[in-house]
Amino acid sequence: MQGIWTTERIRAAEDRLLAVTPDGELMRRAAFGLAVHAAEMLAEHTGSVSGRRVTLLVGSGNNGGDALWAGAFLRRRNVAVSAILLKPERAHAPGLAALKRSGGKIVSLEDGPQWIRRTDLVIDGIVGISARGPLRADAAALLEHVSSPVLAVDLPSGVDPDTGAVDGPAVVADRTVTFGALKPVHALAPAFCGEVYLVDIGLRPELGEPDLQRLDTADVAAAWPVPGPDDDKYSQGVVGVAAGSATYPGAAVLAAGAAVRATSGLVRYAGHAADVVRGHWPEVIATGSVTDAGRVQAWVVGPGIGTGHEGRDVLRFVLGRGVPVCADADATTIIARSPDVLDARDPDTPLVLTPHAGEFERLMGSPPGADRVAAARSAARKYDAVVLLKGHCTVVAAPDGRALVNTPRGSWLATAGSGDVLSGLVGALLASGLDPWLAAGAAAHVHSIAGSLAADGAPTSASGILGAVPDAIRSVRSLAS
Ligand SMILES: NC(=O)C1=CN([C@@H]2O[C@H](COP(=O)(O)OP(=O)(O)OC[C@H]3O[C@@H](n4cnc5c(N)ncnc54)[C@H](O)[C@@H]3O)[C@@H](O)[C@H]2O)[C@@H](O)CC1
Ligand SMILES: Nc1ncnc2c1ncn2[C@@H]1O[C@H](COP(=O)(O)OP(=O)(O)O)[C@@H](O)[C@H]1O
Ligand SMILES: [K+]
Repeated sequence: MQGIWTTERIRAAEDRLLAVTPDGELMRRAAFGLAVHAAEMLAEHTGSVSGRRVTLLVGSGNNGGDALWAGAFLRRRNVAVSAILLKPERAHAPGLAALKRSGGKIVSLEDGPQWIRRTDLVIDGIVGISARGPLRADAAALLEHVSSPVLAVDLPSGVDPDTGAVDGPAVVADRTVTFGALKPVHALAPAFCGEVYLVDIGLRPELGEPDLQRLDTADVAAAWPVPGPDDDKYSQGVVGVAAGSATYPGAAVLAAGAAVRATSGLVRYAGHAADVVRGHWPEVIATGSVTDAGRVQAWVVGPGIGTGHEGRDVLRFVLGRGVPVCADADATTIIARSPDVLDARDPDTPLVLTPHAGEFERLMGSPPGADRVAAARSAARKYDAVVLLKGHCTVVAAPDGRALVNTPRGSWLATAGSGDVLSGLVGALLASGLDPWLAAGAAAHVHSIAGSLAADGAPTSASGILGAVPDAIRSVRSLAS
């Protein structure tokens, strides 16, 4: 697991560390790491370091201080460094002195645009973890002139450090170098952060338990069910899929197919698309109704079942079976409109809800808003369920407060039916007996890898994602071994 800490926790940890560290030492560690990355980016983009031009955008806090010190380090490698001070009177004084001593140039705000346009690399030290609100106008105006690669100090300015939300102009970085620990912005705003690198400044022992987590490949590989010598088709957990309808059989094919591809046990299907499902997946045992589906260890319910009385009855039935349930799509809408269906649920049986933003609004009465982690947590508490909030970054929260984020590699998953594939994956992992929070997180992880493998730079489809599930599992398992 990768730990992620909110800025409040980071600041408290930094205060403890600062109290036992010589003055300026932490910033120098941060800035040295930053300078190493800046030099690497110059070499990557221009073929050399010496003689190249770097422009620093310097705000009034320590984030600007990091940039100024990094500029001084880069001067030692004969880089031409210029600094644009957004508030000259409040620029970090020791950093500014160091840059001046090293031969760096201070450029006025008015002259800034022409320097930015001629530079080989921009270093964004406008604002860091103390950012409040959208970028101020003077900083935003400078960004319009950027065409070189951008290295963000700690985080891309203009993006909220704790939620990753963007409400106005913001830096779009090619690389972000952060210090001490990952912050929520790094997991929740990948399109603004670019590649994220963590520089160790000795903060880890001061941090305590993380506020948020991200699964490592190794976590997912360890969680993914692998049959042992004593396993048979039943012992690995039988998945039941109640999805699709005569009009919408596709959802059934996709959800059942994902369950087939995710683990090697047995998949049952119940619903009006039994013939179509059998036609696609001869290995699935398909029946017309959940009442005669036979025993399963987890149910996936909802995709394409409709929101009428029949869908309600199906949902009520599976919730009453005493096995984990992944309620997706129409099932979340039914729960939102008729919360009494949840009376059928034995409170001890795990429930995973997988809303997208629209379904979330139905469940909670308001959209997720800027703080998607807090939103998922409150829904998890309200429904006493694991809530997987879909979107570019998928957030998974448990009723006990645990939360994880899946950071995608691109947006290829945004294709019709992709969510049906995800619910099949979640169901398969629930049936294998995995903790429901981990099951949802591991499913989202493999789903997004399958999406990028299937797309490989060009549009894909839900069927494409489904087809790439085995490769995604294989890649997770091989990377972790
Ligand atoms: N405290 C420490 O021990 C360390 C801090 N470090 C750096 O220090 C940063 C935090 O520094 P600070 O707490 O001084 O604050 P920041 O540098 O994050 O920003 C605060 C300043 O930015 C201005 N500001 C706030 N919101 C703005 C907006 N939306 N647009 C434009 N300007 C805005 C404020 O007026 C304030 O002066 C970290 O992000 C990191 O880069 C690193 O040097 C590592 C060590
Ligand atoms: N912009 C995006 N980037 C990455 N993933 C996305 C994006 N938009 C949606 N997704 C993912 O695609 C899937 C879409 O699911 P869903 O909204 O249920 O669609 P459908 O009902 O068509 O299957 C979810 O896993 C979601 O997290
Ligand atoms: K920054």
